[in-house]
Amino acid sequence: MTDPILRLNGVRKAFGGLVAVNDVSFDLHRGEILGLIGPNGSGKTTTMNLISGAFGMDRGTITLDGAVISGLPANRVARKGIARTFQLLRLIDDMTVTENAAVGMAFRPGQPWNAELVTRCQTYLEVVGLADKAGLEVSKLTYIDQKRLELARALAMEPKVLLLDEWLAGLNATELRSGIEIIRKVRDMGTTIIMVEHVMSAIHSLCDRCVVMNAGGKIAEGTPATVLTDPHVVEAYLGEPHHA
Ligand SMILES: Nc1ncnc2c1ncn2[C@@H]1O[C@H](COP(=O)(O)OP(=O)(O)OP(=O)(O)O)[C@@H](O)[C@H]1O
Repeated sequence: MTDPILRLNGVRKAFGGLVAVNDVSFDLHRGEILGLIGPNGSGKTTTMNLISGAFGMDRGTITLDGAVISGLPANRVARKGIARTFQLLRLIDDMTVTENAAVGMAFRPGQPWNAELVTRCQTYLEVVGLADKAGLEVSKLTYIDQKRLELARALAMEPKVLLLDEWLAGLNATELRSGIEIIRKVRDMGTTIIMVEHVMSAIHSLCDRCVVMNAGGKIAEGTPATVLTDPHVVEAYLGEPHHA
């Protein structure tokens, strides 16, 4: 097997007395979709924040393609090839769809606002199904279209690793099917993905592997079919004692 594209080794983050992420280690393999799942408050979003450099960690290391990225600020991590979407969408309402898609790129040193950048954004707007709305103001978009745009903005950074934080949350059944197809397409284009998700049908149909967290720790790792029938995982989701 090739070296992992991303490796978390003994990662820990506490907020005061609360250990949100406790000695978590896992590998992300090139080209896979990894589901990061677990009950509410188990540390998934914090783990994503540690990977993206939004938070500094207390202990452990994270490497991207063998190079240590932990300790770098978020903008440097992004430049090294990790892009993300946010649970609460971060779009600029009075700018157009294209301008929003370009925002992550346009503020990079040495990146002019030019035709190449606009073309690149157009490519990713097509991937997410928004190409025909490129000139619209964001405030005119429906919720699903805003989600599509948030993804296009991350894709325009042409990341090696894409972090999706509950990107499918709040979609109706039709939108969910379309959202799943978009994620599959992004993976098929060569992007490796970690997705935090509560929508189990999406986990089953998209994820090659899952890492399951509970109370800050990793409690299971494996295929969706394996981990979702693991009694410890079922217990963690139900919050009931395990009698095996
Ligand atoms: N900035 C912060 N300051 C203090 N505590 C925090 C902070 N961020 C997260 N926490 C706490 O850390 C724990 C893990 O939170 P986190 O958001 O990572 O969980 P999660 O698994 O993503 O949950 P959810 O599925 O509800 O989004 C929770 O107890 C949360 O209250």
